[in-house]
Amino acid sequence: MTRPILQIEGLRKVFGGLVAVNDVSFSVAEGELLGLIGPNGSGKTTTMNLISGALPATAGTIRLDGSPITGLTAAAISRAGVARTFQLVRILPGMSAVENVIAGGVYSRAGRWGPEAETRARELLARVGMEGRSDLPLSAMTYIDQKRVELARALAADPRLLLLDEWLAGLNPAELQMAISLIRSIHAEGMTIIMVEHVMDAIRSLCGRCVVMNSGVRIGEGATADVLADPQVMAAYLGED
Ligand SMILES: Nc1ncnc2c1ncn2[C@@H]1O[C@H](COP(=O)(O)OP(=O)(O)OP(=O)(O)O)[C@@H](O)[C@H]1O
Repeated sequence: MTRPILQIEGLRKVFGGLVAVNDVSFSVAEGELLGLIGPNGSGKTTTMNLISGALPATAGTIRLDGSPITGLTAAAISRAGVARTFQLVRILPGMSAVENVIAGGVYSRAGRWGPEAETRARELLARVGMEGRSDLPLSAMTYIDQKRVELARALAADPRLLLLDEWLAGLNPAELQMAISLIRSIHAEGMTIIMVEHVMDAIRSLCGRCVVMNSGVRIGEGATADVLADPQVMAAYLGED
């Protein structure tokens, strides 16, 4: 592996009596697009929440570019270079697209303010296909456009690592193709990405490598084609022992 930007070792999260993430370890190389897959309830979103600092880990270490980020606040982790989208769109409906994206840049590594932040927000909205629509309120937008804004908002933080949590969920086939192309192009520009996704066509076409979770445990890791052909992985998806 080329230089790892993210190193996760022995990561664990316990909710009461439930071990949602059970001593999980994996690394992500700089510039990689890694798929984090597994059946419902396997601990993928919780892992993303631990990486982004939305939840504190019970045990384990997460290093970003060699420095531990475990125990930092979500804002500090964002400033360190980790940005995310959420499974359910979390933009602010009363605000315009550009205002939402400016808000996403508040904790950016560059720390942009005022006109500079607005210029950057408009550039990013154009980048995700929202040129000419930056001033519309979110409430007037379609679901796919809200997703585009959410992606632009995450990019406004100038991430070194972008976490996409089921960003493709709920899209129709044409929107899905557009969204896959957009992720591919952002990755091609050098962004390191972890994507949690149930859309397997997207995983196959975008991710060189996957980590597979089941019941909180990492049950597979490797080249996407190999992982998806692994009988243990298929059995996990089918809910078999
Ligand atoms: N805040 C919480 N409090 C208690 N239990 C939780 C919490 N968050 C997640 N869990 C539980 O942890 C387990 C893993 O959930 P998680 O959302 O990480 O799975 P997932 O793989 O992302 O699932 P999906 O693909 O359905 O989104 C589940 O049993 C879930 O109910």
